[in-house]
Amino acid sequence: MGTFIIEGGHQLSGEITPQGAKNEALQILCAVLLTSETVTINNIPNIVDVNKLISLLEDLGVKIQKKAKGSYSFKADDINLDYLQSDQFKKDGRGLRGSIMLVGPLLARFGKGYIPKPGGDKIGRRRLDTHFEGFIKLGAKFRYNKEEYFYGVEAKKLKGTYMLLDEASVTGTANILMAAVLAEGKTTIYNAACEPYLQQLCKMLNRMGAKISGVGSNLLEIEGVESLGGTDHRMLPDMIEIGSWIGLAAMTKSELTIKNVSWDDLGQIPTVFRKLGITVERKGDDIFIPKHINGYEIQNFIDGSILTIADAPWPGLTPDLLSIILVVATQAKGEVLIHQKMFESRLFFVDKLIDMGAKIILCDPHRATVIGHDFKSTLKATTMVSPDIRAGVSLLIAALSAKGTSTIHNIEQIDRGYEDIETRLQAIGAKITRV
Ligand SMILES: CC(=O)N[C@H]1[C@@H](OP(=O)(O)OP(=O)(O)OC[C@H]2O[C@@H](n3ccc(=O)[nH]c3=O)[C@H](O)[C@@H]2O)O[C@H](CO)[C@@H](O)[C@@H]1O
Ligand SMILES: C=C(OP(=O)(O)O)C(=O)O
Repeated sequence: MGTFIIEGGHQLSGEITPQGAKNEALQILCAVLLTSETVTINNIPNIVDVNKLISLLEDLGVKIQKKAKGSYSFKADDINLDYLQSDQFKKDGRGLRGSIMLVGPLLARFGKGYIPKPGGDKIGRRRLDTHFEGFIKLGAKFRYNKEEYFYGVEAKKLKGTYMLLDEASVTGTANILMAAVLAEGKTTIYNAACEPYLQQLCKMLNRMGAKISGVGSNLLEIEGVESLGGTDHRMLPDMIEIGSWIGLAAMTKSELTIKNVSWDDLGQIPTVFRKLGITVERKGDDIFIPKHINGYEIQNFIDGSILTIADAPWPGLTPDLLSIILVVATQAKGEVLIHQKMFESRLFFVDKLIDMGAKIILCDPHRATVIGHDFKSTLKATTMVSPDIRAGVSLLIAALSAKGTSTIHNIEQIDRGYEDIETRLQAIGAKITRV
């Protein structure tokens, strides 16, 4: 188990460049299976989850060449489908959430897709009904081996159809979309997820020869094609990382520039931090956070009632930022209700913040009320264990703002999604070491 030792209470300053987006990378990498031609992908983050997926692709027979830092080419012209039935795949396929999106492309191109119950954050139930209901609608036969937690779908040829998804699942939409591009005829996906990473996937598939319209909306129409060709693709910056650095700057009273954020793809993120009273300035495509010497004050709703910040499918606020917003609120002036609607086990990490002196009431598994200290009292350093990726970074931000030296164990959770985090934080003045 890896550990970070963090000496808190120091102001940071300078520039930080966000890595390529983890959740986009997981979709885009699976899409390389849809063609026998070369696909080159740039700005791939060097993080554990992405590297696990790349190595799964390699085990499947995809030829991979590293071109430069973060740039790889992929050629899926000789796929070893037997690997999908191997014990190795049953073990490795479980290692991350994103592996579920191997199923759609494999089903579409080779007539079968299998996957062990995928891993990812332990943040509550993470069902896969949307994915498999979609494949079944496209004509696939579904099997589930309960003993081995092993899912499978098979079909000689998928047939386009209309479907109304039971929920706007992000990976579910990507998976069904990747199956539908090679199906016979027209597929309509209503209640589709439509976040920028899915838009990126649609644009990439269209460059490969797919015919997808409605990109960016919750109604996707797909005219199936016989085959797809190669392309070049560049990943967007990671919006959750960008949000993490906004929160870090405010809570440590630091002046920070976050470079090349692709501002127009950030949706609600700048607005939500502004509701916490944080100044988020746009400078070209950078975000500038000035020093919040006098702290930041949470706005109430216009009728004077306490602000609620809740997640919702895009264009709502991503659930992956709520843990970070919660920790930043602990030093704001005022109160806020954080409502995590999607996941039921994601707020339990607040007990660590309460130990550090934060004023939080966990109302139920989905809601926490935070009463900010307005920097009148600092958080106290402590020893903690990172339960999931975003809670881990939230605890890291808390530790960097706290007085004294904190220890965070199980930082493998953080490494799943943040590239070389300690080096990048050290470069802006953070006192953090990995032991
Ligand atoms: C690898 C990857 O891309 N992971 C992201 C992806 O996970 P993932 O695709 O697994 O998440 P889903 O979008 O399927 O659903 C997330 C949760 O929200 C619930 N739900 C979803 C849609 C909806 O309209 N109503 C609803 O209640 C689901 O039941 C589930 O509990 O999207 C999540 C939601 O943005 C993010 O937290 C994950 O980081
Ligand atoms: C929940 C997350 O990831 P995953 O879906 O990969 O577990 C996340 O990135 O916050």
